[in-house]
Amino acid sequence: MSASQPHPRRVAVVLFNLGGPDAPEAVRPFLFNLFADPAIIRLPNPFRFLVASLISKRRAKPATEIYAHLGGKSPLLENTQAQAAALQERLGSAPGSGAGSAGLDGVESRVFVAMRYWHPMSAETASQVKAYDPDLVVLLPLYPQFSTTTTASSAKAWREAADTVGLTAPTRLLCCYPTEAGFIDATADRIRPLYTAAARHGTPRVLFSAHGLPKKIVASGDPYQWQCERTAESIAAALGIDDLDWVNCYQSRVGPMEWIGPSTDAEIRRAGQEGRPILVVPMAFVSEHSETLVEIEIEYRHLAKEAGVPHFARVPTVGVAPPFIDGLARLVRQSVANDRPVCAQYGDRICPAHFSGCPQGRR
Ligand SMILES: C=CC1=C(C)c2cc3[nH]c(cc4nc(cc5[nH]c(cc1n2)c(C)c5CCC(=O)O)C(CCC(=O)O)=C4C)c(C)c3C=C
Ligand SMILES: [Fe+2]
Ligand SMILES: [Fe+2]
Repeated sequence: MSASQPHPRRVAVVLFNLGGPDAPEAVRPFLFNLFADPAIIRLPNPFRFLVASLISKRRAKPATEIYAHLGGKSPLLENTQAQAAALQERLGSAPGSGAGSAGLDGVESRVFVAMRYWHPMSAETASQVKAYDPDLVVLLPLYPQFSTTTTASSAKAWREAADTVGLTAPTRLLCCYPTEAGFIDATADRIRPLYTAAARHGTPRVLFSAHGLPKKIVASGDPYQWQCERTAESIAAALGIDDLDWVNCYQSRVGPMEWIGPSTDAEIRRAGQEGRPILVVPMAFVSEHSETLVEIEIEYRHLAKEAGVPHFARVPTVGVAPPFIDGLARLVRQSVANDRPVCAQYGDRICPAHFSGCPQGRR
């Protein structure tokens, strides 16, 4: 808050995530919500709604098969709620109750979850936040790297929902944290024991695998790929392994458009040809869901076997690892303490996300 504004007494922290179907019947409407988002399908209506109807109908069957491996639903909400509880514990709910230095001094806080494409969506969460009556709202995406398709889309949906319910408290968005120390250390901690095991089968190659994006979106200024590259470099450096062999790659391609590469499956095949053990590190996801538990654990493991990869390991996501949650708590504390419209990750320097309109700052 600036000198002219009182220090906040009650802060609502809203965790953004994508959301996932909570039952087989929810798969198609979840997909419709995703493809009807103008940040994903960049067409005017009524064409976008038409396309969303067609694609969600076509994609529903393979997607339902994916979620069938997970008991017919996505575990993303439970995992996000566990992260919300861990962050709440770290921040403390009452003034002075936070764990150690991560607490919000003299400030009461409550952590909420808002999903973009399935429940609880922004409208539901914004009503709960309004009832809590905070004097500051901090929006914290569970996407370390900024993309117009994720963080910006969630921020826009939030703003619309907040306006609809008349939530007028000042709001700050933590745009991105691709190289935040807690996130990087927690990921490196997850990799180390699996790297040691893989090294018994040859010199491992680490595949830093992120959700892909259509090339057109990156060409129009989305900083996601650039930030993913910074994340991979930072984790590789934190591992401190001499001559570490690593590569950046992209998974989860959908539809006929050209996507950024190299693709994770191409990298798995290359490792097979070269007889190299691999570790797949999901560096743009911070909890487990279909893309990690099915695409990496089942589909890529199978592909690796077929391709002749001598050893395959999926590195778990950071989840509620204390260094990661501490890092999130630090970001929230900085945001509460500092009302300038600067970037969570880059401080006073301009964040690359600002080139594509990172909506960091106050409303
Ligand atoms: C054109 C389509 C898509 C873009 C662009 C896209 C970007 C994007 N998505 C995530 C994170 C997640 N996506 C998840 C599932 C998912 N994503 C798409 C499509 C696009 N995503 C679809 C169709 C689906 C559903 C599953 C499927 O049909 O394959 C998920 C998992 C949800 C869950 O299982 O709970 C996440 C997480 C990021 C980070 C991103 C761009 C940066
Ligand atoms: Fe996606
Ligand atoms: Fe930013």
